[in-house]
Amino acid sequence: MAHAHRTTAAISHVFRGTFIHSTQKTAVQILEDALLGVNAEGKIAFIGTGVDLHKLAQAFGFSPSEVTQLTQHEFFMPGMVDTHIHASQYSYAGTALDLPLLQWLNTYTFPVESRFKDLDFANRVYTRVVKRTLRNGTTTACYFATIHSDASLLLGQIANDFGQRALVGKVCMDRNEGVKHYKETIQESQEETSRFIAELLNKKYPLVKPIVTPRFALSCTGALLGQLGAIAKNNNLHIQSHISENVEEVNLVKELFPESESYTDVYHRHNLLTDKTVMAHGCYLSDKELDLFRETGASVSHCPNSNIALCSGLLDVRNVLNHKVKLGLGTDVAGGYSASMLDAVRRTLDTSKVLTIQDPEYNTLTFEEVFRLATLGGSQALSLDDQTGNFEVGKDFDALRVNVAAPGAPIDLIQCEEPKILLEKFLNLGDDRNIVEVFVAGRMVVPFTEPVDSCTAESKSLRSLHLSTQHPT
Ligand SMILES: Nc1nc2[nH]cnc2c(=O)[nH]1
Ligand SMILES: [Zn+2]
Repeated sequence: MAHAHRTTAAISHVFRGTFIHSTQKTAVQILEDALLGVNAEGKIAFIGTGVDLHKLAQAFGFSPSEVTQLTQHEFFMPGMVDTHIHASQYSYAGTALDLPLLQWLNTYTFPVESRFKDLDFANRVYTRVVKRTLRNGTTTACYFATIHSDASLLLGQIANDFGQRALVGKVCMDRNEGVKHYKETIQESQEETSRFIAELLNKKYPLVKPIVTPRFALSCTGALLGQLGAIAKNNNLHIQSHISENVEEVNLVKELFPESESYTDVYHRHNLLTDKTVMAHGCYLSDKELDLFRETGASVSHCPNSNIALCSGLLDVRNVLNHKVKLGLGTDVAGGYSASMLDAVRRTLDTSKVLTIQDPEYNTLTFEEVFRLATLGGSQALSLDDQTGNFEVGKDFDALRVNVAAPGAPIDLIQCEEPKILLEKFLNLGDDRNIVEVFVAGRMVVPFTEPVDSCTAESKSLRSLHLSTQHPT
């Protein structure tokens, strides 16, 4: 019998074919010849099997001729959740990877982030990062912006315009010894955070919400951390930051907050660990700190590309999962050089294998588990699993239509393969050319309705210039 959701909303799409997703019990569940209906609100209205087509068509009031049939090498999977990405660092992704964290921040990151006072620059970078991540299958992104509220609001607008689900954080920092002009006073930080939250909520974007964002303990005074904890609590908001990424950072936090028992305790004392908190990295968290994550419901964003690129460390994901701490994957652009969650999947597996090389007894993550971390796990880490993360009736339809044999894509299929092999090939070898369509809350957001790169005023004027030189009138 089909799973169905009693609702008055009409059915707007029905798809038939292979669906692959995760559940709490099963890392990879494969539904072959499934029928999935999406209603006008973008929610999954039913999931059944092909043999029930006529019954479902009657029950839900759609015509069997309107059903979209997937081809043999295609499947649907849930959209991926990037639990940690710095939209403001996208312009230099793929460069500047020759320094450890604290020098990297001072040398590359803070000077670039300070440019986001300029809204034209912000518009150019933010448009590109939203489009690039969507095209690569990130249907939900948890973004760091910069200290600038107006540019951060613009990031929210761009995510909304392109139809990406997003949490957007205006960065807070009232301490910066390295680049003295890139910081706020505690009062600015608190007032601008309140304004950012109020203005973003006031837009009523259905899929874009604010997230309280102290950069990390080293760039905030205890007083600011406490105010941000209070703001999050009073408005029941999400919280994000960084924790225990790099050894030098961990040591400096000990010096700066001598009253705290641990790095985790610094955040905990300031009411920043909640079941809507996501902390990036966590490479050096102790078992006791992981217990505190578990008790408070806070989650970890694992950013393996960044951890390797900045020589920060190797997170023992198995140990985090054994502590029953929620964990998702993040690209951490631009500490991580790739904006693609497929890269995060691969680096997660690589890191787990490196830990296995170091200790052959290590319980290596499987590709099935990592698939779950990239989808359902990410949605849980962001406490958005009531809305997204898998194909459960009543959740929003956030999905990737994957064609493993898409023309021009990097995978050669020599023979017919079963769905699990198709998934494994896609995760290890695929790229955006295999992601033929992306849906967020039932809306097709990729392919873009406008041609790629045509939406900024800059490229529009470039294009008309180009046309006028080619076709003089
Ligand atoms: N990777 C990374 N770690 C941080 N810690 C504080 N700020 C940052 C940042 O921008 N990137
Ligand atoms: Zn980060």
